[in-house]
Amino acid sequence: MPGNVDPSLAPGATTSVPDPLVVVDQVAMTYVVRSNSHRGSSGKTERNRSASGLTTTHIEALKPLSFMVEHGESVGVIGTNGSGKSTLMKLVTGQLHPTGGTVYATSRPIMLGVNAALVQQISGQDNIILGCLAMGMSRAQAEGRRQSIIELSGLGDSIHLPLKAYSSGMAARLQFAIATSMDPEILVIDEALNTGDAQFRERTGRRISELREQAGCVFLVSHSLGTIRDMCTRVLWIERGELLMDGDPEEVTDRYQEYSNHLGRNRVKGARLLREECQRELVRTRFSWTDGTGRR
Ligand SMILES: Nc1ncnc2c1ncn2[C@@H]1O[C@H](COP(=O)(O)OP(=O)(O)OP(=O)(O)O)[C@@H](O)[C@H]1O
Repeated sequence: MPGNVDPSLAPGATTSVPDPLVVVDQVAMTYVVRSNSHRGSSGKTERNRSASGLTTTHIEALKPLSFMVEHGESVGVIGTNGSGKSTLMKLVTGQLHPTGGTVYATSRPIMLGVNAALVQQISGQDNIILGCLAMGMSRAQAEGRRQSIIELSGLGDSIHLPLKAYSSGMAARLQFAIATSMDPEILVIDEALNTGDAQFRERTGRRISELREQAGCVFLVSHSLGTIRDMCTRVLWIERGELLMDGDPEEVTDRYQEYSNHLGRNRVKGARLLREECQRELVRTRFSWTDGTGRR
């Protein structure tokens, strides 16, 4: 279980929703980066220079935010580049520890992305076993899944070649097939839909639909508003590390499109006013815990 994700979501927690799978409670993330850069502070970053000449930069990637996701929801996550979407997903899956707040999940959330690590020197089929073990399967479970992963990858006899002989598209197919072999209850998809060629995209699209049907809930991070509208029942809009909207896909993507249009036409004031309007309108989630653990 990832360190910051508490699987024991308390049954005694007071919520207005009956079947929560993920609770993000006042979660915040500030990265600390040390470098010998001499540039000054700006925006959401703060820099301090030490006696050794090293500069410490604090990047506030996410301000405290809270939400809850219940069984059956497909949650889209949108926002401009660098707004904090991937950071939020890494916090949900436990790849990162938040600098504030806590993520609670009823089971281990699995990230389906294009960046699962593969080992270059060993064959595709040995990578399947390693990948499955790394995702928490037993050796027997990994062996049991091997054939279906080979079939989904569509790599044929190339599965016996070492990874270093694969093209990047072939490696991406294998990564996708390994990553989707889990049938997780809580699934996080980070832009994985754009992997591979047209034929493989069709196959991945089908597999993702299957996974969405089986999963308890799905998070989907994408810059494609069409994909978000087609696949999601709810959308979170994160901008400059802040949750700006949480609601109906049409409504949130329309507002986001309006914001992007302002930015695209360099209408900085229009974009700022829209952000401020969303901040005022957002109904912020607050949790009160009544299970005696002292959590609030
Ligand atoms: N490992 C890291 N170390 C330091 N800063 C980071 C790190 N990862 C992300 N950041 C910073 O955190 C902020 C949010 O980044 P994040 O990757 O979460 O954004 P994003 O919304 O997923 O962006 P994109 O749409 O471009 O993928 C950015 O300012 C980024 O520079």
